[in-house]
Amino acid sequence: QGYTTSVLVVLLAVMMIYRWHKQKVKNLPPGPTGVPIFGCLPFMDTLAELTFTKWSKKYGPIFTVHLGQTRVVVLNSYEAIVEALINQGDKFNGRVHNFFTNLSSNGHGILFIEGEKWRIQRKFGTRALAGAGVHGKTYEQRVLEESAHLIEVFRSKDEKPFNIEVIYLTPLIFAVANVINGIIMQEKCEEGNESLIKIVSILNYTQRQFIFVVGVFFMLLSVIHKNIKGLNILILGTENFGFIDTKVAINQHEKDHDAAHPRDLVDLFISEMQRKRPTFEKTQLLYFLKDIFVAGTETSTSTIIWALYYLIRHPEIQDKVHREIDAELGRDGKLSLKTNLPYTKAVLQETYRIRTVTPLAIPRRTRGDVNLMGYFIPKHTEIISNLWWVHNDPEHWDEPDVFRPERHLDTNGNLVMLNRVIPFSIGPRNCLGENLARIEIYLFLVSILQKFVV
Ligand code: HEM
Repeated sequence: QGYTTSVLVVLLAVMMIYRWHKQKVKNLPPGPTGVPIFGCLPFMDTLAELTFTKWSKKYGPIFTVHLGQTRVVVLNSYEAIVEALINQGDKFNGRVHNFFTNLSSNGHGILFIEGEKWRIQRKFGTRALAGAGVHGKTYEQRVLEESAHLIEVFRSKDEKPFNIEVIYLTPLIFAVANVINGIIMQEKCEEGNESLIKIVSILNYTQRQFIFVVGVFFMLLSVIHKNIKGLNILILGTENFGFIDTKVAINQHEKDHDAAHPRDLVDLFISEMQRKRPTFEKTQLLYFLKDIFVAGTETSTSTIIWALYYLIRHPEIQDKVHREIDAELGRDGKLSLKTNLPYTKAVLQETYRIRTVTPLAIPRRTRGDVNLMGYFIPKHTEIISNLWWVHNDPEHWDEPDVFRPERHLDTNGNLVMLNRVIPFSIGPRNCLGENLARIEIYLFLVSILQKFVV
């Protein structure tokens, strides 16, 4: 038995060395050496952005790591990210294929698809989310409606303290979810629905864990995580998010469909299906809806909560925000996107910077062989952009750990949108919902602060 084991171990080692040689590529960015099978995974912090930053100090702003069996090139500076995602954007706009992404997308949706299908669906998504041709409420109206309800819920708490951690602040989760749902399919989430809360808590959990990026531990995660039901909805559930029966909603849309008067994204999609445009079919629609929902709910909710957190921690900053809102709007004034609140906007820019909710963005994959800043990166290499470091590099941010909204204001108090604040990533495959996210986060936050001191 001992002999057989030794032979197996030697065989395995020979296979690994053969693979390693085969994979060796000339002029790859340098990087740490890992161990067989697991690569550099055993040496990683749970917050991978910190480990990447540590390695970057040794190997430079572009380096290679092996995470399990996957070769990954990490972009650890603003310049490297701009060069790859903007200047060579078309070569870096693929997505990773692994167990998790295959299970989650099945070749559909928007988050994990690539090539011509992605190009067509992205163009459609951009148009649909901008509300092009849609007869319905504006983003502004939707958010203000939801925030009016949210304020009532907060009022009903009679100024008693309550937990503002994401999973406990369920009225906010529902308000954010209802804005997105209204835009995509006009359905409202049933208040208090457990499944929605589970999905958001899982997204919150996975985004904090590097497991999300690696994907290979997904099975393990599903076993150990308590919310198995929510996890299944997140990964597999397209027909029913657990809180809205998407299939029923689509069927109803098909019955009521009036191409001349589209009400939402689903109506626009059905029009494309009726025109028989390639890639527009029902399964794609189901996954598309799921992806928009998954990408847009937890991220926006968390950002609003982080902004509240920093205002609670810094009463002097909150005071300034209240003074600005009082001067511009008063307690009962009608908030709109035109309301000019540069200091409050600077608070949000600083929140985006200091709490990068997607610190490593969503991994990309090279679509062909590429040369990047003197290095060679082969086709199908996974690419991770460390947005967190861009927002925390002390060479560009004085005392990056300090929450200081003034960084985003000029000497006249006007808002300055600094290039180095990139929470939504950059280039042709950046966040599809950036515009919606910025609008809703701003309007929800101001609505709350107009009425309450937190
Ligand atoms: C604070 C809020 C948000 C943040 C920080 C955020 C951030 C991001 C980031 C970093 C990416 C990856 C982009 C890349 O690969 O370079 C992304 C992709 C995406 N986001 Fe967001 N997002 C937010 C809100 C939203 C909202 C509200 C929606 C939908 C309405 C949305 C929809 C998407 C979609 C569909 C993608 C995939 C785009 C593609 O692959 O073509 N996001 N987001």
